[in-house]
Amino acid sequence: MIEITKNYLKDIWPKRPLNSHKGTFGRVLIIAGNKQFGGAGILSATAAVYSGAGLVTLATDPINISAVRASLPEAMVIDYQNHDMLLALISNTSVVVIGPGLGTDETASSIFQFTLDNIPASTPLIIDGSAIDLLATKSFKFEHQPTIVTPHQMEWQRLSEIKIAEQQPSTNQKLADKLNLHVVLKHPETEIYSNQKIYQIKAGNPGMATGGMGDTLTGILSTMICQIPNLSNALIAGTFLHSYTADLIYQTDAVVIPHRLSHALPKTLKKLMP
Ligand SMILES: NC(=O)C1=CN([C@@H]2O[C@H](COP(=O)(O)OP(=O)(O)OC[C@H]3O[C@@H](n4cnc5c(N)ncnc54)[C@H](OP(=O)(O)O)[C@@H]3O)[C@@H](O)[C@H]2O)[C@@H](O)CC1
Ligand SMILES: Nc1ncnc2c1ncn2[C@@H]1O[C@H](COP(=O)(O)OP(=O)(O)O)[C@@H](O)[C@H]1O
Ligand SMILES: [Mg+2]
Repeated sequence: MIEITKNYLKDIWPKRPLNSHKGTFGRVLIIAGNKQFGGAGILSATAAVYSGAGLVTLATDPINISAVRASLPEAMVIDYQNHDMLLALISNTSVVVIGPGLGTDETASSIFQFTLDNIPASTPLIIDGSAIDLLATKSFKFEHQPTIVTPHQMEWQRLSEIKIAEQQPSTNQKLADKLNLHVVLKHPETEIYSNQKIYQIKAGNPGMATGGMGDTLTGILSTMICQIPNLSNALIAGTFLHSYTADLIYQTDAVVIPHRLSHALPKTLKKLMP
């Protein structure tokens, strides 16, 4: 297990070259947020914008659209059931996130299948939240590469069928390899299983135990994937940035509020980036 501290990442952080424009920093598509869990999509998109993605689009239930415009005007937003628009976006994005607050009903299943059917080969796909539960039902034809899953322990139990008490690194590693997945297994000191290696994030705190914290991580990971060419490094950097920013907030605040974590990202990144 490789322990990840600030020092490990010092040469990995993305740079913002002078000769650049928004396209340089990646197009992120986030498919998230049903009628009940609209906040999850907004939190994920907020984290993508504030961690520095060039262009962020949220595909969500139409009921959420005006809230997205009001709380995150930097993001573009579409109805996730508009197949033509979704297809156009999926075909021309640097990374796709699917699942935060998506739900597991028929609408969610059909959007998940549509995404799996249409995502171009080699576009990174991050599967989180409800979409992990959909994947765990094993009713989807699934062979996309590269795919990243970001489960908490119960979601990993549902997907891997390894009980929480038995989720040991060697067991997790075997399953990650078998399923051909990069796994960000979230808990205190989150572990990342990627390309036959295991990394452990030496940051994070109990102030993070609040709804929406994992949704926020997906947005940060999507940005890092756009900007750091090596996928394992992108996952390590994004997960560390999330927990490290939370640690800075926890020095003064007892609870780390997810959207506040996102708002703190530009300053944390400025400190960490070369
Ligand atoms: N604002 C919004 O819109 C928000 C929307 N959200 C969206 O909601 C959807 C459902 O996601 P979910 O994570 O809330 O529910 P689920 O997958 O059933 O897991 C909970 C069960 O697992 C258990 N458990 C065991 N270990 C655990 C662990 N380490 N971490 C966490 N749980 C653990 C836990 O045990 P218990 O708490 O009962 O002890 C409980 O039985 C998903 O799409 C998500 O994106 C949320 O992000 C919130 C904000
Ligand atoms: N006690 C804790 N210590 C450190 N990190 C924590 C703790 N509790 C939760 N987290 C972090 O918060 C996030 C929770 O993710 P998740 O359960 O998916 O949240 P949600 O689905 O509500 O957005 C993960 O990144 C996890 O590592
Ligand atoms: Mg979650």
